[in-house]
Amino acid sequence: MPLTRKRAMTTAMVLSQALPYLQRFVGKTIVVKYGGNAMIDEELKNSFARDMVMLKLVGINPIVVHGGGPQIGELLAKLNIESKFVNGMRVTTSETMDVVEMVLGGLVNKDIVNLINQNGGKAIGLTGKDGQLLHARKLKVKKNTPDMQQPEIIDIGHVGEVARINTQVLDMLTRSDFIPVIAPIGVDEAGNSYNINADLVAGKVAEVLRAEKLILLTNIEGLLDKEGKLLTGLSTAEVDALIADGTIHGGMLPKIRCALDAVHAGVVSSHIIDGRLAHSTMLELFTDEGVGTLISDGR
Ligand SMILES: Nc1ncnc2c1ncn2[C@@H]1O[C@H](COP(=O)(O)OP(=O)(O)O)[C@@H](O)[C@H]1O
Ligand SMILES: CC(=O)N[C@@H](CCC(=O)OP(=O)(O)O)C(=O)O
Repeated sequence: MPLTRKRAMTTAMVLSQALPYLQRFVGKTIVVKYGGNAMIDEELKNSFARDMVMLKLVGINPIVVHGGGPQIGELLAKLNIESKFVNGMRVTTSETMDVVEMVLGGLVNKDIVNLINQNGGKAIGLTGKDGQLLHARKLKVKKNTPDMQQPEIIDIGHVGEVARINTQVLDMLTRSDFIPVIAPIGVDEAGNSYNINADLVAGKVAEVLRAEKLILLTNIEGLLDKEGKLLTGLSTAEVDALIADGTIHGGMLPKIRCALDAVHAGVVSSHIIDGRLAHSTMLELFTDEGVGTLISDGR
């Protein structure tokens, strides 16, 4: 069916709007964190994969870091293992770690790799063990106690934080036409595996690569204020105030922290956007309006 004149004009305008952004982002690295809550159905996952293929094709370097919390939870439930969280981090016993590695490094990682490849891209799946990409150390979790001078440290098992990133393999892939797809599993000097929150990994990858953008795809429109209205752009000082008054809580806390750390460390901007919206990465990158919440250092 031919385009109507009105529809043709709108389409042409949107396509043409992309030009300055394409010019600005070509040759740059964009780290995209794809959260497990945004992997809702095949169509949505497919639209994400198409976006990554298109970015690479036009000369932008997407690096995908994925989560998979709900998917880990599903397999644990089938195995009759309870999911427990402390400060948003999964309590990870040796048994749970095996499941985490199976789901993140296996099922979820290969699903995304496959979808990118099906859409004409060349994806390479990596865990932090491949090419010794993610060096981890055990995460020390502080329990909130009345005496905050001496917070109690609690052991939540094989949960890690990023100690160091070996960018060699990423540099190699970025120079080629491969799209790296990273599962957030780290390893220490002794070869032990660690389960790392995917937001933390994406933030650190963006920092070490001095990425142009860190895009966090989640299951909400972006950062919301007390009345539930979307905050489209805010500075680091404004974020601090929202944390202090409790507007930002739960799973949004680590997300905001790594978005802030990334911009402090030189990433030009961090974005929290709605992964439930098809092609939200493209809308963020290539339209004047953008989508979701922008966090930058300078505003
Ligand atoms: N101020 C806020 N604005 C938006 N979401 C918030 C806010 N405070 C807490 N949240 C919660 O944070 C959640 C996103 O974090 P999380 O569930 O960990 O996402 P993901 O699984 O994508 O990493 C939202 O669904 C929402 O329930
Ligand atoms: C330590 C820790 O909590 N790790 C996460 C890793 C996956 C993740 O971060 O997934 P989402 O981004 O989909 O939430 C977990 O086990 O669920």
